[in-house]
Amino acid sequence: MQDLSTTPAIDMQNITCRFISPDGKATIALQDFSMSVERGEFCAIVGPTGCGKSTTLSLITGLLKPTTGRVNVMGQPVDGIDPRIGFVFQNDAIFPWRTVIDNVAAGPMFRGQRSAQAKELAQEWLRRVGLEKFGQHYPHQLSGGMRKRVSLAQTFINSPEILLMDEPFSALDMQTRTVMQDELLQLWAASGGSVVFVTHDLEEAIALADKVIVLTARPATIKHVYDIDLPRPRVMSEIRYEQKFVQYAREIWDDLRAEVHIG
Ligand SMILES: Nc1ncnc2c1ncn2[C@@H]1O[C@H](COP(=O)(O)OP(=O)(O)OP(=O)(O)O)[C@@H](O)[C@H]1O
Repeated sequence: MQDLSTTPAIDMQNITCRFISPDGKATIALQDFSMSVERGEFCAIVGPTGCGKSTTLSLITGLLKPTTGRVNVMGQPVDGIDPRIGFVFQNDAIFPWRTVIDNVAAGPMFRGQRSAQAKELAQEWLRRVGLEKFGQHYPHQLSGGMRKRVSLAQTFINSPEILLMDEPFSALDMQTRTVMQDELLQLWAASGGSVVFVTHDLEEAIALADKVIVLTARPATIKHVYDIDLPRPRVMSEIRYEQKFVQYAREIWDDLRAEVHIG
């Protein structure tokens, strides 16, 4: 019998994903696409614009079904929305009309926790992301970096076993971005969950991940998987200057550049 505790967190095998537009035109986003993510692994996906990175995340969430192939999450076929999966996207999924604490408490309350308990837990998460004094603020009163912290608290409060991130920091300025990357790594290290992180920024991918997956131009398939053997804990502002980091960046960019030019 299959041991579910040791199966990969995500296992996608022989996926094809084809979209048919209203005028009947077919777009093949993914073809012969197979990848897996181990439990506790931080996996980054890079590839040319429009190749199928977000489509890959949609397949893992179950929002999209593959045309052929199979997607397993924790050893089981994906079947509808899975509460073990959390998301952080480029645009914050926070309600503008709710206070920060009510935004963070929303997940536990949705799952049936009593308001007082959910708010206590939310306050603890606000403390962890450095926003303990901002619970009664509204999102429009916060900076972009602070709103991103709310998004992280809102997601991690649900203890996701898998975290899907689609260019979560791309709208932030460089300094805020570096701070948020460090915070993400700390939260992830404490959570023990798996992450799939889509980004256009190759250096961000290398600095954060255990494994960088390079996709080909559309229809996307896996071009190469790079294991990133850099020590942890990592400090984002320092890791970029390490010799090994520079070597990875050069090698992977050579691979990616060819696809970007095809795209
Ligand atoms: N629902 C849909 N219907 C039709 N075509 C779609 C749909 N979703 C995605 N596509 C097409 O599939 C291809 C892959 O899209 P996807 O958003 O996955 O790419 P991406 O790599 O995330 O892009 P980007 O780098 O620009 O964020 C694109 O050509 C896109 O137009």
